[in-house]
Amino acid sequence: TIKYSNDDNTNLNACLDHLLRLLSRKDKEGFFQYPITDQLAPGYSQIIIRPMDFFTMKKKINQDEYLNILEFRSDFELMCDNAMKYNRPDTIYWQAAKKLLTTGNKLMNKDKLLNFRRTIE
Ligand SMILES: COc1ccc(C(=O)NC2CCC2)cc1-c1cc(C(C)=O)n2cccnc12
Repeated sequence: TIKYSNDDNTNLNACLDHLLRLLSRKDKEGFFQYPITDQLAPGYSQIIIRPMDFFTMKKKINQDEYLNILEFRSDFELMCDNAMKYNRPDTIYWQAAKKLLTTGNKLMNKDKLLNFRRTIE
């Protein structure tokens, strides 16, 4: 028997994989590739309630946990906001997050996405 996967997810997941690769490539130092441990960042788990990283986002794509690009985008923004909350502005992590967020905003411009969503509805 042929297994028909839910086509929407296939298209959406292909698109999210593409966005993830483009964003992940910007993180050359690997600061956003994996969950941050308290060993790496003292007290991190007390300060950041909802941690997020590219590896977790990749898992969520594979488990069809994103219904649309906006949900993916909010996890990306959460990841950057966490870094700009835990780290001070004069750190390499804060500055890397700021730059990454700019790239993400260009790729996933909110207005464009909302208009796009209107066109396919
Ligand atoms: C997966 O997270 C990481 C992985 C590797 C490194 C790393 O290579 N740090 C070396 C560069 C100067 C020490 C840093 C981090 C890291 C990311 C972050 C973020 C994103 O807040 N962070 C904050 C405090 C201390 N370390 C980190």
